[in-house]
Amino acid sequence: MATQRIPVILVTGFLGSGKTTMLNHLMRDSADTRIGVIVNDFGSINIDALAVAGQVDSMIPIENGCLCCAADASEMDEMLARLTEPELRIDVVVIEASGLAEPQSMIRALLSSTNERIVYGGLVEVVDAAEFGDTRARHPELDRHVRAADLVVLNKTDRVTEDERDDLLETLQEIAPGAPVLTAAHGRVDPALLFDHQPREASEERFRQLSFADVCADGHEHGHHLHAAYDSVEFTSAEPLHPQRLMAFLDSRPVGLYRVKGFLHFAGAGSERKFGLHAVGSYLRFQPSPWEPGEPRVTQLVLIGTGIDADALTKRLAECAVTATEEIDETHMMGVLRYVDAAD
Ligand SMILES: Nc1nc2c(ncn2[C@@H]2O[C@H](COP(=O)(O)OP(=O)(O)OP(=O)(O)O)[C@@H](O)[C@H]2O)c(=O)[nH]1
Repeated sequence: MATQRIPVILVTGFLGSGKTTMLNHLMRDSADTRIGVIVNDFGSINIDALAVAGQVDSMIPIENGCLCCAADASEMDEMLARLTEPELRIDVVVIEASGLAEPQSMIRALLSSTNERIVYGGLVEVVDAAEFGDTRARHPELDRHVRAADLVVLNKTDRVTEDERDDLLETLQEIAPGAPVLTAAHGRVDPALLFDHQPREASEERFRQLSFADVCADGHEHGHHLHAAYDSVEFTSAEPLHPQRLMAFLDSRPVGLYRVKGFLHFAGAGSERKFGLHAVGSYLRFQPSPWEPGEPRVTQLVLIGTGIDADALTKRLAECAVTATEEIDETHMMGVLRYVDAAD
């Protein structure tokens, strides 16, 4: 029955723009709404799935790569079928696409889904206010992504001045005249703007459904994806890392290394906590959190960039492991702690 359909919202946005942050916020702020999440991450260590795990009703991480590369919609259909089982009583499904995904092909896959329990709920494009100019210069495709969006979230406004923010709003209006743009810091978007709880019958009307023609008119071709030009390297180490050597690595990361994310296991004073790492362009942040009981203390990183030398990066990271004779104390952690937010 059409009125019972579950809206499926796509969240896209360039690497590190704040999609996971927004999703975590939405889940925290929507206690009475059951949100099903599909995370489509880049690289087989599913960092985003780990970051949001525990806060969702049902989680089906997509291992190994990009939803938009699926030869047909069957893989997504299968996941949607599992998430929309009536007994799960999911109110809304959110698909967080990899930062490198092409929104048009994801919309097309959703619209061609044979699942009668779902309805396409719109595309939310998250834009990084601080990096937008640079990213756009390097990736003109971003304009197309912004135009495809039902809602643009101009995130990280805390990192720009009011004037810069106003200029960005103007630029976004030039790119996509009339597009609704929300400004946000730390992904704090009112969940009510994205989905309604009950009754679904009423809320459904508010979701705009793109037509197939809209989507196909774009002329998207496989192989021209944003991520075709990117490489990703995964690094895992059971040996704890020396915090100063890791900082030296991060301070001198190659220009093409656009994004580093994951979890770190430091030696010595830092070993009691797990340090989440997010680096985007020149931006760097660590987010400490307790290790779960029984959680293996390992470092897991994904590095994404253009023209990066995987062997050289892996070698340099391996050299960050602490040696048997080294003693690590609090002072060695100071470089890391400078990049931890006060709230953490
Ligand atoms: N200052 C600031 N930092 C933010 C904001 N939103 C997110 N961040 C930080 O930016 C980094 C990247 O955020 P994520 O939510 O992981 O971004 P993402 O789009 O999911 O990243 P990918 O999965 O790589 O595409 C993290 O360190 C966040 O804490 C914001 O509004 N302001």
